[in-house]
Amino acid sequence: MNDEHDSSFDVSGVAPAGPLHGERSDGFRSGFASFVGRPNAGKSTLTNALVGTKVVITSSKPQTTRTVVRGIVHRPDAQLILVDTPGLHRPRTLLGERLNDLVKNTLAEVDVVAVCLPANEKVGPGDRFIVREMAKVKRTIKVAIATKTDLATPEQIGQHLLDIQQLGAEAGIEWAEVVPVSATDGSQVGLLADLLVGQLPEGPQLYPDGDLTDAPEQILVAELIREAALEGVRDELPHSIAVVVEEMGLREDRDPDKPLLDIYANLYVERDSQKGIMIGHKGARLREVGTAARKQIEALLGTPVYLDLHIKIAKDWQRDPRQLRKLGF
Ligand SMILES: Nc1nc2c(ncn2[C@@H]2O[C@H](COP(=O)(O)OP(=O)(O)OP(=O)(O)O)[C@@H](O)[C@H]2O)c(=O)[nH]1
Repeated sequence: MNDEHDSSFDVSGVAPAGPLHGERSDGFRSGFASFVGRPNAGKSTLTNALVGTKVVITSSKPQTTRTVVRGIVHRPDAQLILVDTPGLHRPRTLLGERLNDLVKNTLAEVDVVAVCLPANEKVGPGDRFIVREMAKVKRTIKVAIATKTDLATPEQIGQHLLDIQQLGAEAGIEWAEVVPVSATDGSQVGLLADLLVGQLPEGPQLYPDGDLTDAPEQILVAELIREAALEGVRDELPHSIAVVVEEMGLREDRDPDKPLLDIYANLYVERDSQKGIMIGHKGARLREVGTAARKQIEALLGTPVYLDLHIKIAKDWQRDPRQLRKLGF
């Protein structure tokens, strides 16, 4: 780990490992969707079914108001990024101002919010709560998903869809789509992907093609580093830091019983003064951040990690405020 005196910010150099990749907008669509719903509604299973492979999920990760990427659906015509909205899973913890902030900050920054309502259960107070919260966010497109249809009879599903319509009407929501799916048997999952993609704006590819699990892993690793870096300096550097994992791979020529994962990451701040804060006296703070982040990453991935962390200044990093804001930058 060391500090690098590089104050330039070359977007082309950053793009392959993070957002801003690609400049096309030839009818290509891209954007963000978030699944909400009460616990056990089927959000994770549906995310995995849409992404087509199991993605890493950090249950141990402390919740923040920032979005965490759960999975990316890559298609020739679109890229759908599924993000988490921390909090709405657990209505009880979401009272008062904090609730309003969370809802405003996260749901307002995605393109589509989809509520998962299990078809084998009646709509209940928890669902009503969540739908009312969704209704407060005006701009975002709202979709309702009847999940777990394999566990319900056709009659139940029919009634459930009517209940969902009514639930929307009570809250003043006009559902852009109401879609029954089963993530377990795959029924209508493809249709759901089409309908969600259809709601996205035209825009460039935001993440590189490639391994569906690697991209979220790198993003999660970047998130962990960012969290560690913000520890204790949140007030001074609230939204001014971003982390991009440039490269991540197992070190070659290692004893297979003793793997080591090399991670090369850049931490971007906006100003010299912030760089000073990040580095700390004789680099002490940067070392602490590196150690804390490394432990978190090791716990997440289950492999010893070598973390090479550089601090860079990126004066003009808000080149695409809409996308950067959405990503929590
Ligand atoms: N039969 C059936 N079971 C499902 C389906 N989707 C999810 N489940 C099951 O329902 C349970 C909850 O699913 P999750 O995807 O973990 O639900 P979640 O909404 O992410 O839950 P939280 O993480 O608690 O918010 C699990 O046991 C899943 O296997 C489905 O389409 N059909």
